[in-house]
Amino acid sequence: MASSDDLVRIVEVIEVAPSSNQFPTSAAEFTLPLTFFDTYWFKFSPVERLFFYPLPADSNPTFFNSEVLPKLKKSLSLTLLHFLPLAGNLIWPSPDAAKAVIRYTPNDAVSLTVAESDGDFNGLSGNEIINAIELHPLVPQLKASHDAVAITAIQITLFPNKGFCIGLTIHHTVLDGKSVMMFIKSWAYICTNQENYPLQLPSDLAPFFDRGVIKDPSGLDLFFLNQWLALTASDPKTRSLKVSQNLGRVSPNLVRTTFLLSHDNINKLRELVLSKWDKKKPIHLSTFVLAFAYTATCLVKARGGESERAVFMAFASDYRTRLDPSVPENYFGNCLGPHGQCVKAGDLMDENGVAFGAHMLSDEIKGLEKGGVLDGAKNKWSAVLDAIVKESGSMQMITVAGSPRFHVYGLNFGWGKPKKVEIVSVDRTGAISLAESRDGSGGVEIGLALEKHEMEIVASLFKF
Ligand SMILES: CC(C)(COP(=O)(O)OP(=O)(O)OC[C@H]1O[C@@H](n2cnc3c(N)ncnc32)[C@H](O)[C@@H]1OP(=O)(O)O)[C@@H](O)C(=O)NCCC(=O)NCCSC(=O)CC(=O)O
Repeated sequence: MASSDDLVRIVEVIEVAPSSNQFPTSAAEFTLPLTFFDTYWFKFSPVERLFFYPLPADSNPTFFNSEVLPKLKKSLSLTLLHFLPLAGNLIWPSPDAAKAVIRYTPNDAVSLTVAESDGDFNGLSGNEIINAIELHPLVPQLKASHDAVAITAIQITLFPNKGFCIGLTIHHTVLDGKSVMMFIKSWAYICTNQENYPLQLPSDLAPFFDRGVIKDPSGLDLFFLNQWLALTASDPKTRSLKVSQNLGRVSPNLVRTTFLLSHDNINKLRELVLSKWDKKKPIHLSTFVLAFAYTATCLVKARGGESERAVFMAFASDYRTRLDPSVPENYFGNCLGPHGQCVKAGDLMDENGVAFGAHMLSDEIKGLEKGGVLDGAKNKWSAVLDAIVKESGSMQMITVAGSPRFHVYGLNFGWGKPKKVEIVSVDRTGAISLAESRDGSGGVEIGLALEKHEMEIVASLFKF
């Protein structure tokens, strides 16, 4: 049988520069400093997203090459003009500099791989269980050396007569999920409107780059960076900008699939939790909380083992509106705070497990309403980072990537909305990925990558 790599042929690898007559061969060089929101993710695995698009049913065989690909390339170049740092690199400005920086010049470019696949488009973009590695040839790699690492890589893969897939790999030290979505939504917006160029981006997509809005009086930036560097202190390449190998392994036996929780399922879960709740105390039972708590109970049961064993449930929240003073909603970079608690597996395994998980998550989210979100950040954030980085066999980490709020299924480049979106990197991080349900009915999609035997148990539990 052909391996998944054999099914994908690279057609070309090109460099797409920000479209510009403004700076033909400018020698200008710009830098953005890393804030503590960035250094927190310093060696974290890049986030890899795939968007699968069917080709229009009535399109002719040359439609992709004559219409789709040229428009995607041109609009990418136009979009990068608004997002210059994405074409840049993370570098150390000098060998002994305390902090790395994002460096970009108008002559930088993003690597775009164009490929063609004989793989099964419908299978790869469906909700059946597949081998996790089958998606890997669709994911572009960031160019990385010890001294510099690219921030963005893009791959567009054609499945002839079926569809195409846009793969996007982004360095987590530079962007959070909201910023990635701002970029890709802008690309889709410009792609569908490129005849009208030059055009302004809508205000919610126009990026705000000024790092001055992130205040850091206690030096959290170096504190988190040094924590990462200490992890590799015995390595002569401690300051290597390659991502951590410890956070980047994929088991060959992983399978992945997507589970759906409908709006009705969510409501049932809400009723279940409320029936076990002291109604006098307010509780935050959003789709996010219920989907995360429910999935966590399935994952813990699938892992089995002692009820006393430790489970760490963690998630990131968007701090743009939660800081005092707040930062603009269109701040482009990282602005996430990590939250999490260590609990006992047994508490999630028993019949009140969903209610237990939901209460824990509700407490964390309600804590954000009180303000002072950075109080105690050094210790609280370090505890989450420690759990993520030092995850051992005995502690089960359950984290979340993506969000039901990102409206990923609204991403239309001009040929319809995606058939499927995936966060491939969850097979490195072990996170569950969340997205709003494709049909817009208020449900949620939950992407998982697990060992096959665990996936089978989760599939048997994920029933309503
Ligand atoms: C802390 C939270 C996770 C908690 O989420 P909740 O949904 O519980 O709570 P909430 O107060 O934000 O929302 C409560 C209700 O209002 C709705 N709501 C609020 N704001 C909304 C918005 N902007 N768009 C759409 N819906 C919105 C929610 O759907 C929910 O309704 P309902 O009850 O119907 O649900 C969230 O506030 C948050 O910060 N989300 C962003 C997380 C994030 O950025 N993750 C990406 C990490 S980076 C990453 O993972 C990598 C990557 O993605 O690239």
